[in-house]
This record gives sequence, structure tokens and C-alpha cells, in this order.
Amino acid sequence: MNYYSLNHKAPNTTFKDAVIKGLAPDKGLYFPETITPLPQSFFDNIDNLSHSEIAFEAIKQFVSPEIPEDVLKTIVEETLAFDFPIVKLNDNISTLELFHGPTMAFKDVGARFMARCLGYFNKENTNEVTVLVATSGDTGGAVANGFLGVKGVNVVILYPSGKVSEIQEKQLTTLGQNIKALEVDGVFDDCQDMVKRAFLDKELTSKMQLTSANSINVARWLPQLFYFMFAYKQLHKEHKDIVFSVPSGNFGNVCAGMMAQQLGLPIKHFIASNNDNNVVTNYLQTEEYIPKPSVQTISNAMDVGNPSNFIRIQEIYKKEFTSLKNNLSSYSFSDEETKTALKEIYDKYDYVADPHGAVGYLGCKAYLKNNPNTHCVFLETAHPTKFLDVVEEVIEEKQPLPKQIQAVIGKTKEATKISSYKELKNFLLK
Ligand SMILES: Cc1ncc(COP(=O)(O)O)c(C=O)c1O
Ligand SMILES: N[C@@H](CCOP(=O)(O)O)C(=O)O
Repeated sequence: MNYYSLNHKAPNTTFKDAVIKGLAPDKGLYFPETITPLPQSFFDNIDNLSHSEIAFEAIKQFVSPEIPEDVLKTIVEETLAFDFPIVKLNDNISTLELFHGPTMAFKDVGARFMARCLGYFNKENTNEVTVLVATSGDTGGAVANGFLGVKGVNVVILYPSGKVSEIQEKQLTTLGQNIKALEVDGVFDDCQDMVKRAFLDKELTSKMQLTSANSINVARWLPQLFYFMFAYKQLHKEHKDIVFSVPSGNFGNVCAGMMAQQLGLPIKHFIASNNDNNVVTNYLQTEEYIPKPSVQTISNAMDVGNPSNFIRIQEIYKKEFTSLKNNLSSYSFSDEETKTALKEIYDKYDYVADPHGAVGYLGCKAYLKNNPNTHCVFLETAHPTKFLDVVEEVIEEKQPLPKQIQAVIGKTKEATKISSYKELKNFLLK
């Protein structure tokens, strides 16, 4: 598959090149030249396919011919070494748990997939690659874990100081080896801007091969489309009109769901559920896209003021506002509403959600008011114990720590503080 830049000022390129570069030379995000729907027989037979078989068929066209089929099979099998269960709350609402991976966040799948693709490409490549990542909480930990010890790859993670949870910070600052953390005096958007600026810095790019492991990178972003297929497999016999409520920040996940739909997955509608960072909610109301500085919330991984994947969503809908609006609704919820939802989910359904999932649940409830005959699946994008202080305070109960969280809790943080792009550049050149 070849990819083009959404800024249309760079040459089209291969999957391999798009993964190694991350961002196109004209600063545009890469997008696949074609999307060929899967045959109807794939969906008719989905009950008989394993997660790895579904993922292999779904991603094949996007990575071939650079990744041979036998290698791709191994990559998806290793990537998907954990479960993706649906938990039903009532006849209209289910949740898809995406937190059973090593860092208990949905980012584990994309990070593990991309690490393996890069590892494969690096076998032939003697040059070292530096992976730059901006994180508002979860991407950093997942990438640190996914890339730990991958030969020829150095990872540098930028995170906003004081704006990630304690456990998220441990996950991204304690692994050592080829993983380095930079604690940025700023918000997530400052981290993301610095990363994008580094890609345009000729002095840097002439000295090192930089790539991104944010959803900017097609190998991090596209595997997220698997989730929607896994949910469909578990629900389609019981429910016809399936709607997904996706807690959204950088909009990579909901955009990946739209790619699954482009492949033919029968999804009735998407809901982008936001916290107070509501640029897209506002856009759908006003048709004006106005990025703004992010504000801090209890669903911190969604604190994004200028979502980088919005441009990919516009590409899917050919910038036609009405067709986007027919397929996507968006609601925004305050921290108080999120806390009330966490409590409600616990009291009514005996289920402990995390703050991001709770925002997704609120999105389902808002949509179902006018669409009562649909089934809404909200994505549980992280495990509740990653946000212990909020969750335990709201449900007034101690939570047992899963082994993945216990493994990092006593470790010592190692991070370098920076407050400007110049400091990032000096760090990289060191
Ligand atoms: C727990 C959690 N929920 C939701 C999101 C938002 O996902 P996206 O950036 O793909 O919109 C993130 C971060 O990306 C996250 O870590
Ligand atoms: N919410 C993210 C922000 C970065 O998103 P990405 O999908 O583009 O990596 C995080 O947790 O870091």
C-alpha cells in the first residue's frame, strides 16, 4: 500500500517509509491511497475467526507488500496476546474492555504492532531510529513497554509535568534501557507541537532518523481498527444497530473505527465523547474548527486542544460536513458529570469504570435518548486503577491493584525536565 500526505506537498510513499518517517516531509499525516472493503464472506464468517485472523485480514492491504504475510501473521499474534471482552451493562449499553494489555491502556495494541513492524524493517537497516512520542498519559507507557529493548530503536517520551496520573508517570519513566522520559513544563499540546517541530528541523533530521509512535504514525494508528471488529464479533448476533461511543482526545481511535467502517464493518454511528476539551463537539455544532489550549481534567489522557487526527476524519468524509455529521455525534462532559457517571455505573451495574470510560458511558446515554433502538458500546480505554485517586474517592471503595500496576508502583522515576524546544533539541543531539 502506498500512502499520501494530507498536506499534498510530499511524494507518495510505501508503508515502510511511512512508518520509518512517521510524518511526511511536508508535515502532513500519511493516509492510505486506497481502502478496499473486505468481502461480505469475511463478515459472514467472522464468528469462526480468531482475533488474530480478523486482524490479519483487516490490516493486510495496508502493510503489504513490505511486510510478508507470514511475518504479518506472527506480528498480529504477538500483538494480540490478551483479551478484549465485552461486558454488558443493560440491553442498550455494553463496554468493550481495551485494558487487558501490559500497560492496561488501549494503546498497547498499536504500540506493540508498530514496535514489531519497526523491528522487522530495522533488520535490514543499520541506522538507529529515534522514536519521539508526546503523551497526555497512556501512549507514553504503552510505547515504553512495547519498544523496550527493541534493537536499533531509541525512544524519547515527552509528557506534561503534573498532568498525568502517578501510575501513568511510573509506567513511562521507570523502564530505563532504550527509553528516556522528558518532563515538559507545559500541556500535552506543547509536547505534541515540539515533536512535530523536531520533524521539520533539518539540523536534527540530517543527523538522526526520527519517527513518531503517536497515532500520527500509520503503524500505531491503523491497528486500532481491530477493536471495532472484535466488538462486532461479540455482539452482532444479538444487536443489529451497533453504535460506538469513543472517549476521544487526539481522535485516532474514533478515526480508526471509521476505517473499520470503510472496510465494510456494519457500524451504525460513532459518538466522540469528550471532556471539557471540546473542539470537535463545537465543530459539529458550528461547522467551525477552532483549536484551543487544552484544559486539565480527571480524564487527563483526553486533554487535547488540537486533535491531530481530525484531518484524517475530514479526509474519510471528503470534507463533507453533512456526511460526517450523519455518521458522528459528539458530546462534551464536565468532571462533575464524569464523577457522577462513575458512581452511577458502580451503583447500578456493579462495574468499576475509569474516568475516560465514564465519559464514553455518558456519550452513550446522550445518544440513546433520541435513538433508543440502538445498542451503544463505550470503549473502556484504560483500567480504573490507573486513576486510583479519582476512582476510589468516587466509589468510596479500595481497589485491588492488578499485577501490571503492582509491577511499576515501587519503581524510581527517571525524567529530564525541559521547558523549550531548544532543550529538546539539545537533548536529542547529545
Ligand atoms: C485512556 C484513554 N482514553 C481515551 C484516549 C483518547 O484516544 P484518542 O487520542 O485516540 O482519541 C486516550 C489517549 O489517547 C487514552 O489514553
Ligand atoms: N491520549 C494520548 C495522547 C496521544 O494520543 P495518540 O493516540 O496520538 O498517541 C495519550 O494517552 O498519550
